[in-house]
Formats: sequence, structure tokens, C-alpha cells
Amino acid sequence: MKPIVAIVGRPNVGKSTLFNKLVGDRVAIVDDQPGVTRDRLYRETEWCGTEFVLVDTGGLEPRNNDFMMSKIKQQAEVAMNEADVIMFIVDAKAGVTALDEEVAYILRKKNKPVILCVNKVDDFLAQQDDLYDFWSLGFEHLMPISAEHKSNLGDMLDVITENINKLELQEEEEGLKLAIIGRPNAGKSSLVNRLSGEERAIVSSMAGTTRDAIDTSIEFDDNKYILIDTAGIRRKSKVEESLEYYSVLRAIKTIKRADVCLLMLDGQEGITEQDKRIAGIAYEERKPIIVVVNKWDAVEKETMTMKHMTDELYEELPFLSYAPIEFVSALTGQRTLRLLEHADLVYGEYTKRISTGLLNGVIKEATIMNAPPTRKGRLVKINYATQVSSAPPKFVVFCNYPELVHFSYLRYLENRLRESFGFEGCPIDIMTQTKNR
Ligand SMILES: Nc1nc2c(ncn2[C@@H]2O[C@H](COP(=O)(O)OP(=O)(O)OP(=O)(O)O)[C@@H](O)[C@H]2O)c(=O)[nH]1
Ligand SMILES: Nc1nc2c(ncn2[C@@H]2O[C@H](COP(=O)(O)OP(=O)(O)OP(=O)(O)O)[C@@H](O)[C@H]2O)c(=O)[nH]1
Repeated sequence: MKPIVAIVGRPNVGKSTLFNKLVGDRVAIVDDQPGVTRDRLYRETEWCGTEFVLVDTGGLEPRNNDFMMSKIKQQAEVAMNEADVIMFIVDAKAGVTALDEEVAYILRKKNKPVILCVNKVDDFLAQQDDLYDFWSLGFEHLMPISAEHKSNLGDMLDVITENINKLELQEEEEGLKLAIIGRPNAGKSSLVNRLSGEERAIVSSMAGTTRDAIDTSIEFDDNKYILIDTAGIRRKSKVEESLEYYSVLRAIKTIKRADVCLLMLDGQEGITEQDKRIAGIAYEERKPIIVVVNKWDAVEKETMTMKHMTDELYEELPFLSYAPIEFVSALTGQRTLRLLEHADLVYGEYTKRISTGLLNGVIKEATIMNAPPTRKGRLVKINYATQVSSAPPKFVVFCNYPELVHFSYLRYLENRLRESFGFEGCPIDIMTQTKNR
């Protein structure tokens, strides 16, 4: 689990500029699958060997001052709860504003490292005197920077990574980590309660009091699971956008820690934009996913309801065509235990390795059935393939002209691999390379 560094501050201080300068071109786009909702809210980055996840708190629409004030305060609260290190951005040209003071007040309440970044210091000597006021905000680390001119960013990053390295890494408990992700009210906590209330379950601990996410460790017949819930999102904030931001940030954290993601939908409501967004994060993080349609007890069923809903879900989530769908009721316990078995199975798929011999048999047959298309008069010849890693399963296909192998052909190979080897619930990565590289 990489540490999270959140960028906080009022509008127009230069948060986005800074975010973009810091993540640079390191933006990892997995592929151009349609339907994946992407946002530039967070990126993984690295400084001198220390990796972290940088989170931008996103643009706020300045409607009126009161509204703005409450939104910014909420953002600061979220950052305070979720992030490991906070970058609090202020504007040297504007000086200390009332809003800055409000944010500072929130950020000082807890004992997390806050780096006060005084931005727009384009000319240090000329602006030196403007900096003094900012000490009044009460933070130990004050860094004058210019996001636009990239000045002093190295020193700032040094301070950030120093603080990251001081963090005590939490010991993770043993067991298969299942992240239960989804919109507020989908029934995530109900599922956790249901599973931990089962007669056969040995519930050994409830941890996570310092953070809002709650881990429940349960054991069934010697199999251990850690259920990572993201409860309590809804009640804290009433404003739509910040709720969105809040749950996304939560989801990111939870997903990154997870071995398997259970994407929970409310069967009565069907799929929403927010569900798709959360699904998109799990997809981009290359985690195994099981789609869980909850509240099945309350869904009015006609003939083929399950089939229709399945079709509809795959249509709405085309990038998750590999994810199995389970219809459950956290309320009655219908099929909830099966979720655990299913998660075990999917994780087994995620971590398995295919021998090079078997793999090449399948690839060879696939290329005979459907040869790579000739492009620009050149013939693509696939030499051989190998699985280079698992979790997620990653394959390299060696051939003479990797750049000519089209995405759709890789998709074809992926489907053949799935037909032969399963990989249920798992994303698969296939890369092409020339033989002598
Ligand atoms: N002079 C100067 N201007 C800067 C610097 N960094 C950012 N700006 C400018 O400040 C303005 C606001 O920058 P943004 O990055 O959009 O600010 P933001 O905090 O993300 O704003 P919101 O998206 O509204 O929250 C832009 O016009 C930037 O060009 C800097 O280091 N020096
Ligand atoms: N009928 C029915 N209701 C359910 C089921 N599961 C949960 N509910 C109800 O749905 C509501 C929300 O359930 P929660 O478990 O609090 O949902 P959550 O996803 O944890 O919500 P947040 O904590 O806001 O993220 C509650 O009123 C539950 O009783 C189910 O399987 N069937």
C-alpha cells in the first residue's frame, strides 16, 4: 500500500498546476477501453525511490463564499482522514486569506504531517518578505515554491518523502483482503455484518479505529479473510460533489490494498455513474473483480430477470466483461457465503502461472485459426509467448513487428487465453515485443 499525499487548498492557488508538474508524463493509461471513466484525480509518482500516490482535491466551482467555505473545509477533513501526508497550498501573491486560516485550523487538529507550500514565489528575493505572514498559519514545514516555473519543487519533494519515510508502516494482518466497494447505501456494511454474524464465522478483530475504513477479520473453516469496508461515507457530507470525491478517494485507498474487489451494486437501483467510476478505478488498478448485485430479496423478479440484468451490466461495464456477477442478499444471507468461495477462486486465478509450453500451444493454435493481420504489406509473425508475471497475469508475445499488432488482435489473443486457462474475474495484460530486445 503506497502512502497517500493529498493536495489541499482554496481555488486558484495553483493546485492543478502543481499536480501536473509533479506527475508529468508518468500518467499510466492501461488501454483505451470504452466505458472506463477516467479522471485526473490521482496518480502514482515517485521521488528518489520513494513511491506515493498524489491526490488532487479537484477544482471547485466558486458559487458563493459560504458554499465555498464549507466545501473546502470538507475537503480538508477528507484529506486529514485519508492522507498520510498533506500538501497545503497557499498563494504568495494573494497573502494569507480567511479561507486559508479556516483550512489551517482543520489541518492542525490532527497529528499528520502538513507541508505548507507557498506557491507563486516566482522570484524568491523579491518576494521573500511576503513569506513571513504564512508562518502564522502554524506549520513546521514552509516551502516557498513556484509550480509554474518548477522552482524549489525538488526541496519540497525531499520534505514530503522524508515525512513519508517517517511513517510507521502498518503491519497487515494475514488473510485474503476483500475490498467491498460501491456507492453509499448499496449494502456494504450489511454484507460485512452478515458474514461476521454467521454461526461458522470466527471474527477475530475489528481494527482501523484511526482511519475511517473498517477492517473485519473473519475465519471460515481455516480460511481467513479481511473484509475492508468503506462504511460511513454518506452521513458525513451532504453536498453531492464532495460526496463523490470522498467516496472516490476512499475507493482508491481500499482498492489499492485489496486482493479482490467486490463491487457492490444496489439491485433495486441498477448501475449508476458513480458505480461505473468506482469500477473504472478497480479496473485501472488491475485488480480481480466480482460484481455483486445486492438486495436480491427486494428485486421484483420475472422470468429471466437475472439474465437480463447480467446482459445489462456487461453492456454498461464493457471493460469488466471478465468479471463474474453474483446476485446476493446481505439481508437474508442468500449466496453471501458463496462470495467468499468465489473470491478465493478468483484470487487463485489471479496468481496462477501458465507454463510456457502450454501457453505456446494455445497461442500457436490461435494464430493458425486467425493469423495476425498483414499491415502495410508486412507480415506479422509471432515467435512465442511467455507469462512474465502474475497478479495481474501478464504475458509478453514476441514477434517481428510488435508495433503492427493491433489492439483488436491482442483482444482476440486475450479471449483465447481466457477460453483455455480461465482467469475468471482477472484483468490480463498482453504486451508485444521484438524477439531480440
Ligand atoms: N505566477 C504564478 N502563477 C501560477 C503558479 N502556479 C500556478 N499559477 C497560476 O495560478 C492560476 C491557478 O492555477 P490552478 O493550478 O488552476 O489552480 P487550482 O488551485 O488548481 O485552482 P482550482 O482548480 O480552481 O482549485 C493559473 O492561472 C496558473 O497559471 C506559479 O508558480 N506562479
Ligand atoms: N432489502 C434489502 N435491503 C438491504 C440489503 N442490504 C442492505 N440493505 C439495506 O440498505 C441500506 C443500506 O445498507 P448499508 O449496509 O448501510 O449500506 P452501505 O453500502 O454500507 O452504506 P454506506 O455506509 O453509506 O456506504 C440499509 O437500510 C440496509 O438495511 C439487502 O440485501 N436487501
